[in-house]
Formats: sequence, structure tokens, C-alpha cells
Amino acid sequence: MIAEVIVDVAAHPIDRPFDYAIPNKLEPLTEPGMRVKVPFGNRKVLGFITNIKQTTELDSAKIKPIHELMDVVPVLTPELLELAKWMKEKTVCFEIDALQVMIPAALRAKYEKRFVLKASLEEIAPQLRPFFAKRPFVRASEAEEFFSQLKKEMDKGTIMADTDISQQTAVKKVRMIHIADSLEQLEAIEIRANAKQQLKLMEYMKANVGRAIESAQLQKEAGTTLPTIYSLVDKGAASISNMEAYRDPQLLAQIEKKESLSLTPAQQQAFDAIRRSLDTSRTFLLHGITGSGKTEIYLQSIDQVLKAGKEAIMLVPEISLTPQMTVRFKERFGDMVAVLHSGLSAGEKYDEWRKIQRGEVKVVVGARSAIFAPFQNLGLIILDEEHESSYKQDDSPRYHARDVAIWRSEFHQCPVILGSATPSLESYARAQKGVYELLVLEKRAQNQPLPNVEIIDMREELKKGNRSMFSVPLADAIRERLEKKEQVVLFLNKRGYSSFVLCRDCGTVMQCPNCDISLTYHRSTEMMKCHYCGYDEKVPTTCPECESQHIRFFGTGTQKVEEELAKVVPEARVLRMDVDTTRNKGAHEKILAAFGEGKADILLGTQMIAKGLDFPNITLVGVLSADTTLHLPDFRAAEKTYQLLTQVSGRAGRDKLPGTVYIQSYTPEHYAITLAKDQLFEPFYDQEMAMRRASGYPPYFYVVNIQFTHEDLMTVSEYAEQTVRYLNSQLSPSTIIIGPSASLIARVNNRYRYQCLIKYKKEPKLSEVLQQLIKIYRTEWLRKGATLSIDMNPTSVM
Ligand SMILES: Nc1ncnc2c1ncn2[C@@H]1O[C@H](COP(=O)(O)OP(=O)(O)OP(=O)(O)O)[C@@H](O)[C@H]1O
Ligand SMILES: [Zn+2]
Repeated sequence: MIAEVIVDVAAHPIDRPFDYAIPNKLEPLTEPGMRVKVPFGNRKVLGFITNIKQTTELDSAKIKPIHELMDVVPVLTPELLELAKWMKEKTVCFEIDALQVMIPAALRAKYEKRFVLKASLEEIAPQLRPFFAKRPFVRASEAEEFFSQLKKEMDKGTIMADTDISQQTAVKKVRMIHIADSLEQLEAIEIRANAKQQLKLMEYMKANVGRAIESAQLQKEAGTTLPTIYSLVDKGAASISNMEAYRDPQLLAQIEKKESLSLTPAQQQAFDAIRRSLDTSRTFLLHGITGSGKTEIYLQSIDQVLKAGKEAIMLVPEISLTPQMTVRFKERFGDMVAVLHSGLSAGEKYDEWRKIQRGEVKVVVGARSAIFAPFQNLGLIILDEEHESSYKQDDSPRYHARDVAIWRSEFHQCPVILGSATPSLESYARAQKGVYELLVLEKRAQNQPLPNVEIIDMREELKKGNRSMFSVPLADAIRERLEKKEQVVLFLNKRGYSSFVLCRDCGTVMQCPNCDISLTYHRSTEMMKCHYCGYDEKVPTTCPECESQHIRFFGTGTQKVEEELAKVVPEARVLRMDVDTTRNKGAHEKILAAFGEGKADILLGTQMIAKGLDFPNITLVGVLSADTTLHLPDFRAAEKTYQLLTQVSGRAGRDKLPGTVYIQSYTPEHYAITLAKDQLFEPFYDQEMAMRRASGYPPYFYVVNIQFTHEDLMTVSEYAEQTVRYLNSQLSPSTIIIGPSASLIARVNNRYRYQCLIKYKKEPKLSEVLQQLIKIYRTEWLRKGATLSIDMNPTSVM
């Protein structure tokens, strides 16, 4: 038998499976979807079996055997293997990348450098012998000190360098103690009268005949120690076994079950439409204003699916959204829910994934990659906040979870729900055309009014002499809420700029030496850091250009806002939520829980607090600067600004207390801001669509972004130019090719970046042309140190 294997070798010019012989003894065990270790060139690499067949066209004498089967049960279902082929085609990626992204990191290939002994122990240098005494190989990390000696041995041929796949043992094991089944058996055991500890444990065991208990738990309950347990085990009072266990990622210990709410008429109508279509691959766009009760519709739809014996995937955009959402799902579905997001450790993710694979859970709540949950009987897929750009992966495979969801829904004949208060233009346009079915919730769940939104012209504030980042009305409103013991959310739209270090005398801004970007100032460590390559250095005391001592940080990071805020309302208790304060595991949950319990008056944060928060006591939301996303050189700038403002405004007045929002802006007349004021989505949609039509951007045109990098500026621009010439000669005349031009950040990590853009309406040859381009790249440019990335339907073109 022959296995077709997709190997983990990225640089190969042609992306295709390779044939390997299945050794006889492995034959009955081998199935498609399993991981294997196979020889490739003079290395061993990881691969995935995608097919098993009887014959090969290759010379059977030359065909190499599979080295090792790495799974007992396939990690990929036939459906996912098929999906990978589709992703390769649609996103122009390597099939191996598509396969790897579908499984938890713990199962992905990890290669380990090591040194293998090729002679007898006596033949190598004495200092090296202890290393090889135990095993015939040594890991590179273990022998760092002896590298020069190892090199000498390698020259002699007594030791060889090698890489191997390290199999991670990610399964957690716990020690179980099984107390003997019969009381007689226990009573027959003799214990010396002075062995107090053993006697005490024996009493416990007699009261718990036949029980199996985790060792740690037993030690706690019986007030005993492991040696004592072992001595009774030796006497035959109990037996020990190791049992596989799951890590529990839930910081939220006890969650009580909650019943479903009775739906409002509007919710009922949307729910009925979904319920009627549970056996079809229909896509719904649930457009409901903030606080309109979309989540309740998700929950009740999933309930229907579970009753029909099927499974559901619930996607949320970011980890910060997950805690509240997770709680709501656990309240409703208890142990049926697995959670998958980037805040979990690799082991925790692997455990959650195994629960899905084994059918022990029926629902998964997770971020983007949870779309690959290996359910086999899917009944519903939901994308909450479907407009979020985090649903698109920004490195290979550059897939969009929405596209994958729709592919899987066709495979399983089940519906997809795309939910949002601010749908993406693409989705809304499809709903207008009838490709998606539009469901609308126009009112908040309990008829609460939308918050009253005020736009504040910061230019006027400046004219009045207010140089602070808080306008007078916002500062007054904050004070008023503090008096009434209500809560405030302050939102800093930080994307696109942050604090940098500037010399006030000569104007020099501290730049990263490797990238064309300024360094970001980190107050807690007094360091300046490059967010692109990780370079960091201490803030200098004098300017490196003019030696002035007036070198300061500039800009508005959250820390700076926090300081200013303390001047406005010194008595306020403030919680800050940004990249810095959420670095530790579980930090999101803790901050949000503290705020929910009223332990702070003000929650100050970046993008991560803009959506999902559902706290009854928030009555004021302040947006410190609405403009930062608006002026980014990107065709989605207005859309993103509108979405953000709507989302963040929606955090106010969700319960009984009415909400107010202040949006501060230097361009208050921009339509993205004026229309966000009243959450007027349709007018915004119409206006933005007109802009997109005029400038030839999605959803009127499809866009492909092609980016090159190279250490040498001339080389990279040369490749980009060749590409543009090639595209022009191949693609149809109605297709527009823009560029080549240097990217917005023209150099990262000492590599120059160039890009070009394809805009097309219909381009039957596109896939073929791009494949050809990739082939040129892989056979020529790659060897000369270039990288090429192709992004189909990019979320941004910066
Ligand atoms: N049928 C209902 N009866 C009573 N309360 C409801 C009902 N549906 C939803 N709610 C409540 O209304 C609030 C808002 O609902 P939910 O969070 O589901 O809205 P959403 O549309 O998902 O909001 P957003 O998009 O702003 O996050 C919640 O506190 C929820 O418990
Ligand atoms: Zn850098």
C-alpha cells in the first residue's frame, strides 16, 4: 500500500503530495488524516497522509517507507483534508500550511537539532563522553558549551548533526488511587500500632471502600502524604494507575446554570427564520444594534441544534470578548462547551481540542482557528461581530473564517449566522443582493434607548485654551458619574500611533535601527521598543543628534491618559486595560471581573474594550480621539472608524440606567463620525459604498495585495517591477494593477518592502497567473533571499 503524504517542506517549487510505502506491519493502522514521520532528502520531516492507494507510478524500488506513524486516531477528518485543498486554491498557500493551521500547536511539527554518535564512545573526546553515555544522541541545547569540540568530531565523522521531530507529550496524566473493593481485604491488613499516619489513612480507606480518587485529592481529604499512600499500596490496600486528565482553563470556578430568556417579538422572528433553515446551508446576516439581544438568539439556536443531536461552532473575534461570552455559554450548556482562544496554554488548547475530537463536547466557543474544530456532525456555525478583521489570518494561510464557515456549512448542510451591529460592507452588500438572508433587530432587547451621543469638536476646545486631552464636557460628565456611583468607560483609539521619544530641541524622533518606524516608549521599563522587530534600548538621557537634554516621550499612550485622568479626577479608581496590563494569563478576565464587581469607577482601554462588554452600571462612554483610525492610508479607514465608534458607544446604557457618549474629534464633520452618532447604518453604508465604487475598492472590486521583501532595495523593486509587467501582460485589460511602490513601512528588520495591488471584477485567469508567479518565486527569487506574499481580499492594504 502507498500513502500520499503532504510533507512539511515549505520551499519546494511544486506543492504536491509525495508517495511513501506503508510498511506491512503498519498497514492495518494507517489512515488518511494521520501524521507521519517520513524521510525527505537526508532529513526526517513531519507529514500528513492525505490519501491511501494501491499503486504508484514511481519505481517501487526507489520509493521510501514511512518512518513512523505519529497518531493512533487521525487528527484530521476527511472533510478537513478536503477543506485544506480548497484553502490552498483560494488563499494561494501551501497545502501543508492549511493542514497545520487546523490542528492544535501541540501537534504541529517541532524540529529539534541534535548530535548523533556515529562511532563508539571511546573514539570521541573524553569531555563529550558523559553526554553520549546515556543515549546515542545529544540535544543541541544540552551541549552548547561543547560546540567547538562537537565540530571537530563532526569533521572526523564520529558525530553527525541531525534534526528530528520532537513529539510533544502534551497529554496530562494524574495519579489515581483505587481503594480496595472489600472491607475484609482492608481489615486483613496489619499495621504497626506506632505507624500513626498509616492507621489514620487506613481509617479513611475503610470509610471509602472501592473509591477511586486522585492522589492529590486523597492527600488533601485524608490529611496524608504520598509516602504513606505508597506504603499502604504496598500492603495491598489500594492500587495506583495513571489516568489521562484535562487541564481546566476556566478561571471562573463555579458557573450556575441559567434558563433561556423568553424572546422579544423581534428576536422571535429572527429565531424562527433560523430554526426553519437548520437543515440547509443558508447564510444569515443578523444585523442587530448593540444590546439588541443577538447573543440570546445564538444561544437558543444552538440549543435547537443540540436537541437534534448535532454540534455548533461559535466564533468570537478576540480573547477579550471570550470571558463574558464563555460564561454565558457555560451557564446555558454546562460541560458541553469547549473554549479555544489564544489566552490558553498549548496544553490547555490541546485538551479542549481533544474533547471536541472525541465528541465529549458539542459546542466550541473560540477565536478564528476554532472554525477548524473537528466536529463531524455540524449543525450551526456562528460568527459574532462578523466585521472584525481578526477573522482574517494575516500570515499564510491567509484565510477568512467567514469563507471557511460557509464552505463547512455547505459540506454539512447547516446554516451560518453572521452577527453584527455594524456588518462589513461586503456582507451587507451580499445581503442586499439576497445571497445572505438579512435578519434585523432594530431595538434593544428591553427597549432601552440607544445612548445619547455628543460629538465634541476638539479644535474649539483648543481655541478656548484647553490643551488637555479631556474636553470640558467630558471631564464634567466623568465627575458627575463618579458622584452618582455609576461607571465610565474611556476609550483610546490607539491604533496607528503611540508614544514615541522626541528631542524638543532638534525634533529628532528615536527610530528603530532595523526598521523605518519610530520606537515606542514603554514607561514601566523606561525602554523604547520596536513593535515590528522587537529591538529595544534604554531611553537616552541626551539626544544622539544634538546632545540636548530635552529628550522626552510624546504622544498619548494609555499610561499618559491615566496620568492626565488622575489630574481631572484624583479620587477615581481606574482600571487600565491594554497590551501592557493584559500580558499575563487570565489578566483580561481579572480586570473585567473587577470592573463588573464595581471595584473601579473607570475602565480605560484600547480597542480591546470596544466591544462585547455588557455591564449594567456603565452610563458614560468617552472616546478620547475618534480620528486616529480615520486618517490611516487604507480604504477601510472610514468603515473601521464607524464600526469602532458604534461598538464602543454601545457599551453605555445597556440596562435600566440611560447612557451618554462623548466622542472627541478634530474632524467632527466626517460622515463616519456624524453617522455613528445615531447609529445610522444604512446611510453610512450608502455613502461608503459610493466612495468604494468611485475608488474601485471592495465590495465593487476584488483586491489582491502582493508584497515582496529583500535585504537589498534595488533587488526588491526589480522583482516587484517584473511582477507588475508580468501581471499586465497576462491579466485582462479591465483589471487595474497599482504599483509597484514601497510599502507604508518601507523597511522592517532590515528588509525592504515593496508591494503592488491587483483590483479586478472578473479575472478567470487569476489563479493560474498567481500560481505561475509563485513558481517563478520558488524557483528563482526565493534562492536569492526574497520573500513573496500574496494576500487575497486583504483586510487592509497598508
Ligand atoms: N429576550 C430578552 N429578555 C430580556 N433580556 C434580554 C433578552 N435578550 C437579551 N437580553 C439582555 O439584553 C442585554 C443585551 O443582550 P446581548 O448581549 O445578547 O446583545 P447583543 O446584541 O449581543 O449586544 P452587542 O452586540 O452590543 O454585544 C443582555 O444583558 C441580555 O441579557
Ligand atoms: Zn525594528
